[in-house]
Formats: sequence, C-alpha cells, structure tokens
Amino acid sequence: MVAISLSPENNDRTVFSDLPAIDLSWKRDKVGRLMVKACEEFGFFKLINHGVPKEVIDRVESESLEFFARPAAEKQRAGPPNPLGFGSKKIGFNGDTGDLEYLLLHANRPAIYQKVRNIGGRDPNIFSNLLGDYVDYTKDLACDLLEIMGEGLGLEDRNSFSKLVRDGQSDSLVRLNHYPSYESSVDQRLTAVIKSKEDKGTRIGFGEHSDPQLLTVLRSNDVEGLQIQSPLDGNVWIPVKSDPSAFFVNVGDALQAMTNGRFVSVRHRAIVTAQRSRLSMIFFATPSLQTRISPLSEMVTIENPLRYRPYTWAEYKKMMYSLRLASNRLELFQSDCKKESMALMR
Ligand SMILES: C=C1C[C@]23C[C@@]1(O)CC[C@H]2[C@@]12CC[C@H](O)[C@@](C)(C(=O)O1)[C@H]2[C@@H]3C(=O)O
Ligand SMILES: O=C(O)CCC(=O)C(=O)O
Ligand SMILES: [Fe+2]
Repeated sequence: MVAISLSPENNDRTVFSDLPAIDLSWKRDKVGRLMVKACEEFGFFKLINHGVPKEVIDRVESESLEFFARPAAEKQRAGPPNPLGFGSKKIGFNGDTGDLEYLLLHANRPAIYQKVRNIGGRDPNIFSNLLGDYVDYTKDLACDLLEIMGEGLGLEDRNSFSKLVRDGQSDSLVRLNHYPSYESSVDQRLTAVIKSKEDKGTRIGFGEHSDPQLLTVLRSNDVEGLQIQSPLDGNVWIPVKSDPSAFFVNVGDALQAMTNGRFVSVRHRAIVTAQRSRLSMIFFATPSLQTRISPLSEMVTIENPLRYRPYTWAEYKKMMYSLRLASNRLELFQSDCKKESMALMR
C-alpha cells in the first residue's frame, strides 16, 4: 500500500511515492485496522468510495468557483476574517501570508447563511444551501471515520471521538481555499520565503502547520498542491497526488492528544505549482468550546505514560490564535511527566 523509493537526484533521502489509500466499501474491521495504522504512521490517508454524492461535491465546487470569481469588493462583504469570513493572503492574526483567498465559516447552516447573505449577487440561498449540504455530508463522514477509528483502537466507547463532533455545540469549521494560478495571481511578490534549500522557489499557498482540531476531511479539484511532511525527515515534503473523487483525511492536534500521541497530527502545507487554479473544500471536525480534551485513560499505559495535560478547546483555541501558523502548539500542552522524561533524555 505504501511504496518507498529513493529519489534519483537525492539518494540520501527516502521519498514516498504512494500514501495509504482506504476504501470505505471494504469490510469494517479491515478499514478500522488500516485507518489506525495510517493514523499512527502518517496521520494521513486517502479515502475512496466515501459515499458523499458526486453531485453534491460538483455543485458546491462550481458555486465556490463562481464566488471566488466575483469582484473583490463583493467577496469582502463576507469578511474581514476575524477569524471567520472571507480572507485574502493574510492567514490568522500574526503575520502569516499565503497565495490564496478563502472563506472560513462555522460549519452550521445559520452561520453559513448569515455570512453568505451579505455577499449579495445571485440568490445567496443557493450557495448557502449547497455549502450546508456539503457540511452535513462531510460532518457525517468525519463522525463515521472517528467511530471506525474508535473501533479500530478497541475503545470501550467507540463514540468517544465522534460524540464530540455530533454535539450540537461543536465548533466545527468549513473552509474553502482558492489558490489562483500563477498568471492570475494579483501580487506575485507575496511568495513566502522558505528556509530549506530544496524549497527555494517554492511558492507557498498555505504554509506548513498542523491542524488544531480532531480530524480534517479535505477534497480538492484535480490540481496538485497538498504536501505532507515525511514522518522520517522533516525536510522532506511528500506531494499528495490530486484525486477529485477522493477525500484526504488527516489527524489533528486534539486527536493526537486524546490518543496520547498514538495518532500523529501531521504537518502539511499547500504549494502553488500550477498554471491552473486550485480549490480545496475542507471540513474541520471540532469539539465544543467547553469540551475538556485529555488522553483517554485506555491510551495511557506504562509503556506510553501520560503525554498531555487536559485542556479545554476554548483554551487551546485562544492560545492557537496568539501563535504563528507553523508553531508546534501541542508541545505547550505536554504533561509534567512527559516534560520530565524529555529533560532526562537531554
Ligand atoms: C495563523 C493561524 C491561522 C489559523 C489560526 C492560527 O493562529 C494558527 C492555526 C491556523 C489554522 C490551521 C488549520 C485551519 O486552516 C485553521 C482554520 C485552524 O483552525 O487553525 C487555521 C487558522 C485560521 O486560518 O484562522
Ligand atoms: O488547501 C489545502 O489543500 C490545505 C489547506 C490547509 O491545510 C488548511 O486550510 O488547514
Ligand atoms: Fe491544514
């Protein structure tokens, strides 16, 4: 399933030519086993035969492209991103930038409608309803995946993760990212400066980071750009081959914390490589603000002692918005026991 090969130009590095792909039509216990393996090794997998109707995806994609094609002044009526709303180039509040424009909203129909109606133009109900349908499907999918993971891990309550997202107060988000093609990019100078040698000249759409939530479910058009950081070498970025018929799923910080580090919240980024524009549509499965996130007792063992201290999602969110995109946020929530063992190793 995972092919490993050496790149000819750089034969001291291991390059992955394929990433785990999971077919949701396989037997549930096989899916569970493979998902757990993928989340432990990569924190990432590709999902096929996911059951979200193609028609729903196609319609929201075409309405989203129509939205991004509008004049800036119209799109800005859904902004500024504070942090939700329409944004262009600026990511978060701490100076991060990227070659993209986006719409970031709470993943529920009233919140979507409230922002989208400000844009005006054609009937805003059309875009709101389509986005609402997409959110319903991707939320259900995320919850199913979290349940299957619970089963695969052999949890006493297989709904331990999914119930946090099914909660009516869930802080889940939906994000549409539009990466204009080179030619149509308004300000070509905004390319982020990247540290490593191999990355010289790489144009950054969305800089490296881990997602703070539980689980991310992403679908993009057929334009490449998503990359995940190699679990073997942080300087190696593994390109994810685009597949518009699939979803790409990654573990977030909260799931890493709840599994006491068994699942890894993978660092990833989006680069702009194409002559064509890229559109990604992402659902971030998130607990409610008051949820107390802590490693499940079943995940804490003598071999794997408690790694993270409990935190509420509100506490994490406040901290994350005060930090740069690339910061390692979860590190700040390590338990005293983990800190002590790290100090002993030094
Ligand atoms: C720079 C930032 C943007 C971000 C909030 C943050 O302060 C750090 C995390 C960023 C991120 C990454 C994943 C998601 O795209 C996102 C919505 C999230 O929850 O955390 C973004 C935040 C954002 O764009 O507002
Ligand atoms: O747009 C993409 O492909 C990835 C963006 C991303 O990682 C994010 O919005 O958190
Ligand atoms: Fe992300």
